[in-house]
Parts: sequence; structure tokens; C-alpha cells
Amino acid sequence: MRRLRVLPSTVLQNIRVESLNLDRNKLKNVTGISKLCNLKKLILSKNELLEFPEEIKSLVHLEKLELNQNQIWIIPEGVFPCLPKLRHLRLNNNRLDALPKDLAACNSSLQYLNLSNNLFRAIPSTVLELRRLQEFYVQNNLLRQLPVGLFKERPLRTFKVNGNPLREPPSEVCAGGIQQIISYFNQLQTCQAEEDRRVKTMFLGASLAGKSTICKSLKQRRAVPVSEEERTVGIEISEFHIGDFTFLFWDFAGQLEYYMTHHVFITPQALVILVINFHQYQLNPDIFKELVGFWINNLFMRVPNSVVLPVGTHIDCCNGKEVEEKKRDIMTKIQAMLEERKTNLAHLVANLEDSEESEFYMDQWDRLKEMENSTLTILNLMPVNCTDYQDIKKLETTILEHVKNEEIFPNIIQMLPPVYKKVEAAIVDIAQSEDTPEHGMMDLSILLSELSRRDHLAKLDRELLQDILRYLHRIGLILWYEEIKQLEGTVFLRPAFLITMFKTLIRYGLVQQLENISVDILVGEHATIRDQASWVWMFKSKAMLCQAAMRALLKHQLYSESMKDIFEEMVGHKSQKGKLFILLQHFEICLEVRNMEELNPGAREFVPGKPWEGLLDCGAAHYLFPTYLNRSEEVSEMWGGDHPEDLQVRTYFSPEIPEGFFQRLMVKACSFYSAHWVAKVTCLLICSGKPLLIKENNQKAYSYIELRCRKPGKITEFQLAWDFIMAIISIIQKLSEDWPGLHMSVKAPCRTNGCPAEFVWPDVDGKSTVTKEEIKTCGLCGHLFQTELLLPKVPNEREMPQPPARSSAPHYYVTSYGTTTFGPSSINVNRQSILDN
Ligand SMILES: Nc1nc2c(ncn2[C@@H]2O[C@H](COP(=O)(O)OP(=O)(O)OP(=O)(O)O)[C@@H](O)[C@H]2O)c(=O)[nH]1
Repeated sequence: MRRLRVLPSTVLQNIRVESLNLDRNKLKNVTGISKLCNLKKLILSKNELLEFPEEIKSLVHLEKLELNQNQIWIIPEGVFPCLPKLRHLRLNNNRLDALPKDLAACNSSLQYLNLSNNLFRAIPSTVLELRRLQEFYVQNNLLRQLPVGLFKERPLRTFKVNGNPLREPPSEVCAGGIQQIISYFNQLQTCQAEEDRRVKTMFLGASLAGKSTICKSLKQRRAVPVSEEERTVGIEISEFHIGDFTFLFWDFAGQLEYYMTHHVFITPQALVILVINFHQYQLNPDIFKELVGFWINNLFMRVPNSVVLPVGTHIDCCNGKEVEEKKRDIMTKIQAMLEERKTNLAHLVANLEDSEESEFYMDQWDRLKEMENSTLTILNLMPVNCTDYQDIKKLETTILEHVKNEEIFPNIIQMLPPVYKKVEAAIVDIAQSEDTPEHGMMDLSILLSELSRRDHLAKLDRELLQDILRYLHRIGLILWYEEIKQLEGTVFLRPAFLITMFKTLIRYGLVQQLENISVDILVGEHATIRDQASWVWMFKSKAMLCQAAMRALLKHQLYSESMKDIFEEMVGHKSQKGKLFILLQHFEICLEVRNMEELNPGAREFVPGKPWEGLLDCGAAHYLFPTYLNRSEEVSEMWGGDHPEDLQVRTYFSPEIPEGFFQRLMVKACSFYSAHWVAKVTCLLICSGKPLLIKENNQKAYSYIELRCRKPGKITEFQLAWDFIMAIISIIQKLSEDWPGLHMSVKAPCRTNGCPAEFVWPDVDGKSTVTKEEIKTCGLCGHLFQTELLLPKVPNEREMPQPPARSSAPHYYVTSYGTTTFGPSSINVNRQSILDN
């Protein structure tokens, strides 16, 4: 990390050295390295090597070699036979598309090989000879096929292959891990793979754009008028064939209320049709942002590698010139967004590289580099008049041309063992059979025995059937949430049903739905009209629904003959939670609140470092839906206003905070800290009597979530304060993993009043101590601060240093907080100690 361009002679003189780390320099070659013939470990990661350094062949004792993040494109023959002890080889993030054949010479030593982020189109045959290989990484290459031999006769423990256009086995099989891949290949031992051409197509776009109209017209092969009353609620799924391709259409409702669940259903490897109403579209940035930019940003964040076909509707309401102008405007602005994203990422990378302590930002650097490698493919915008079937036909032809284009969709054709297709057909058959209720919910064991009762599937073992079910879950044909304990035994043969259930609670106009519940249903639920009024009041003012209200609501919307038998199971009752709520909670859409008092004095608190105990079972459950919250005053009041001395941290998001992110954060955080207040864009948590405020600020190019704690009065209290903040930051980090194209960085604003500088936090992976420095200096105002005021550091009580006196030392205001009562404990905050020199 010294920005070296050549190897310093002092390094080369010490020939006894066994380990040399030259990570993150600017080396273009390592001339002279052969002198260090005792080296066992050589790290040359993140340099500027274009050529593989041939001198390495003299390092015959080498056991570990890391050449990742260079620009090497070829490795010559003749090196590896000289390295008989090589165990660990990192070549990721280069430009390699082949390996020398003689790598096989390391077959009895090499255990770790990383080839990810290169340009391999196939697994090099020499890898198959590495009999000792235990860990193998090939993510983000151009692989289409995996050789069966890779999974035979070697102790392979870790194999990562995501980010490849795989056909054989399909990515959805590989996602199941080595065992599932082996089971896939076992099936192919006795029969040929069959082609499967299926395209998940997602229709996205603002409300009333024409998504359902296009979907329905394509399906029914005529121009289908859709009335406003038929607007999409939640998501609608349908299947449709064009040519020999099967399309699974996912029609997403355009209203804001539904965005909350988008992360659950917007999945990678799909064709996205972004529908824009040209009649509504105007050549101004706000309208662009609303009708187009918002969706492009969402796709950047959630599925950064997808293919987007923009479609402009309602062109019959515009003249020809207008259509051309709007089309050009949209395409130019989208291109500008792609460019802006590229520059932003490059800028963020450069900032990290230029920082003085770049070694502390490795994880952030890696993640940014990965983001730089993936981008949306935007196809040419297609204007259509949905009332004219000729236009719909043209759209159909265009879609077909695109999906057939291997450059755009390299893995649209997947190779499957015939048994996969057979099981799928049997499941479709079971789902459609008269004996299966409309909801299509089935016990796993019943389904498995149903399947094995079919002649041609009778011999399949349970493990294989489950593997195939996992595959069908990943492609979205069925839903089987194995990872949720209470649902592992249930398969949803009709995903649309589950979505219908979601839609009953996550929808626009929920208040009217509550108001419209009939007296009959109320009586059936032992409720009165007064109860109903209080449900409405509760929902309007607190965004909460009690169990009884939810039961009545679902009955009101769903009750049909076929639902009767599963109603209890889905909705649950006082003592048992229904499946629907388990799912809503799993996807962090609502929060179970057990006590309606403002604060629950009996609540057990989460204390960092101690095992977390669940909520006390006190009273009937209420469910809070943070998306529906509309006020913030209560939380602000409880918090009592910001103070300049608060410990303050911001997590910035680029390009922006995804819709629903903050609400999910609240649900997650509040399920850890039982004493909490939640409002629209802010939330207050209490841990050991100390408050922590979380606030969202989602402005263009300036989106962050702010965390604030009162400055600890005593040195010993810093530990708790930082643990608390770190717990929330790790929740934010964990959540952001659902958006692979979202960049997040943590900063602490300078503590000088009015100074806009910020201290960027190093990687927070919990492994390394963040910093050892006692004092931090602001690069802008020059003021010095004790590190624990900016970063998770606990001051040493005995040796607490004083910042050296300076003429421009910071000036702190003296404030008195007085006594504030926060729930179970009251905090008496006296005058803060002042760091003024
Ligand atoms: N004149 C005209 N009307 C259209 C066109 N496309 C859609 N419409 C009408 O516009 C209205 C809205 O269309 P939908 O297909 O329901 O829009 P959507 O995007 O699915 O809307 P949400 O369900 O709210 O998400 C319907 O009344 C359609 O008949 C078009 O190209 N020209």
C-alpha cells in the first residue's frame, strides 16, 4: 500500500524472507523477485500487472500466490510445474479466458483456486485434473456449461458459480449447491437433457401506464380494453406462449402502496418491460423521474444485470412529432442515467483508492468494483397504441426477436433432465385437478406421495423430488419457503394465491375495505360496529391492525367456499399465528406489536452481547404496517430534539434509498428492541434506557439514514452507545444485501457547527478494530476530536487523552437536557462535560 512502481532493492536483498505482501501498489512488473527464492507466500493483488510475472517460476517453495485484481490476460506454460507446493492460487478479477495446461502439475497440492471475475467461457480442462481442489470460485465469468467431471472424485467443499449465463445446469439448480448439481448430473447419466425455453417477463411502470392492457392483449391476441376499475392489485401472474418460448408474465401494480413488496418478487434473469404512458409524459425532469427514472434506479439497485425494454403507450393520444420527441427525450435521459451511474461508481472507487488509509476500505472497494461490472441493458424504446392490435403484434415480434438474441439473453434456453419436466408437468396437473382446492396450498408430504403415485415418477427418491421442487421454487412456478420453520412443510402450488393474500393487506384503499366489512362478518367474528370504528381509527392514526380486524378484513375480501378450510390456517387466531402473518413477518412487511401501551414496561430488552429473548406474550397481537404510517410528531416529541453534541452517524445510499427499505429497517430493528416508537420516516429505539433515533432523508443524490444517540455522560457509557449504533448499522448492511446494486457508505459528520466535512468510516465487518487513533482531525475546519465521538471506539478510562491545545480548537455549546423520561428508565442528563480547551 505504498504506491510502489518498482520493487525496492531493500526488499530484494532480504533473500531469507518467506512472506511478501505487495498488495495495492502500482507495480507493472516484479523484476528481480526470483532472488527471493525462499518465498512461501507472495501477494501481488491490486497492482497493474498486464503480464504474468514469469520469474515466479523460480520461487519453488511457493505455497500461496495471489495475483487478483490485476489486468493479466495470459499465463504462460512452464510456470506451474516449478511450483510443486502451491496450495492456494488467486487469479480473480483479471482478464483471463484460459489457463496453461500444465497447471495440472499442481494436482496433488492445489486446494484453493479463485478464477472469479474473468472472461472464462468454459471451465479449463486442466482444473479437472486438480484432485485435491477443495474451494473453487468462478463467479461472474461467461460460463454456459459445467463439466460433470468437476464434481467427481475430489473433495470439493465450496463451489461458487453465480453470475454466469449458465444453461447446463441452469443457475437455479446451481443455487442449490454442490449436492443439487450432482443430483442434476446423476439424472443426465442415463438420458439426454431437454431444452426449456422460459422467460420471466416483468411489467413495471407507473400507475395507468398500460401494463395490464399490454399483458392481456398479448395473451388474448387482440386489443383488450382495461377499465379503470380493473386496475391491478398487487401482482398478477399469467403464462403465455410466443413461438416456442413460454413467457411467465408478472404484471406489477403501479400504485405506491405495492412497492413495499417489490423486493420479494422482482427477481434477476428476467426481461423487464418498462411501460410509459406517452400521453402523461412531459419533457421535464420531474415527470421523467416519476415515470421512468424511479424504475431505472430500482432496477439498478435490485437487479443490476437485467434487460429492459421501454414501451411507450397511448401514442394514439399524441401526434407523430410528439411521439418522436418523447422517445428521444426518454432514451437520452436513460443514457444519461447510465453514464451518471458509471461516473458515480468510478468516483467512489477513486475516492477510496486515493484515501490515505485505503487498506481500511477493501470490502467497500470490492463491492464497488463488482457493481462497475454489471449494468442494465436498455433496448430501444418501442412506441405502441394498445388499442390497435397491429401494434401489439409488432411488440410481440420485437419481444421474440430480443429473447432469441443470444447476445442479450445468453441463457434463455436451459438444459434440463427430462425428469424435471415430468415432475413439473405432474405438479401443474395436480394444481389444476378438481380435487385440489383453488388456493393450491398443499402439505409437502402429501405432494410428495401424490407425485410418487404417478407411474413414471414412482421410482424417484424423495431427495431428488425435493431438489426439483427447489428448482421450481426458484423459477417462480411454485412457492416453497423451506427456510421458514413454520412453513417448511407447505407448498404453494399457485403462487398467485399467495400474492392474492398479500394483496388483501398491502393495498390502496385499505381504510375503505375496513369500513365496508359487513355486519354479518362482524357478527361471525364476535365484533361490533364500535369495534369496527375503532379498527378504522387505529389504522388511520397508528397504521395498526389487530388480529380480529385482520381476520374480518380477510374474510370480507376472500371468503369463498374453497377458502373456508384454510382460513384459520392462514389467518390464525388468538393463540396461534397464521401462515399469512408468518410470511408477512418473514418479508418484514409488518411488525407484531404485543402491547398497545406506549411503552411496555415488562418488555425484555435486547442487550448487545447477551442472547436475545423474544417478546413477552402479553395481550392480543397487533400488527403495525409502517408503510401506512403518516405522522412523525410523536417520535420527535419523545426524542426531544437533536443536540449538537449527539453522537451522529449517517449511512449514505447511492443511487437512493430503495422504496420500502426504511420500513423494513424499522420492522427489523423494532423486533430487536421491544421499547420503540415508530413513525413515517423516523423511529426511536430504547436499549438499557438509552434512546437512539433513526431518521430517513431520501433526497436526490443525498439519501441517507441518520442514527443519533445522546453523547454519553461517562466514559464507561461509550461502549453501550456504539454497540447500539453498530447493531443498527449491521441491520442496515444486512438489508442492503437484497439490493446488489445499492452502494452504502457510513460517515460521521464533523462536529464543528456548520462544517460540512464528514469522516468516512472504514469497512465495518466486525473483524478488524476500526481505528486505534485517539484523535481525528477534520480535513476542512482543522478541528480535533476525540475519536470516540466519531467512530465506534471506547475511550480508555485511565489514559483518556486531551486534544492538544490549538488556537482554533472547537467550541462546544453548553446545554442542559434536564430529566427526560424514556420508558422504563428515566435518564437524568446533566450538563455535558465540555471538551473546550
Ligand atoms: N388510448 C389508449 N388507452 C390505453 C392505451 N394503453 C392503455 N390504455 C388505457 O389506459 C388505462 C390504464 O391501463 P392499464 O393497463 O390498466 O394500466 P396499468 O399500467 O396496468 O395500471 P395499474 O393497474 O394502475 O398499475 C386503461 O383504461 C387502458 O384501456 C393506449 O395505448 N391508448
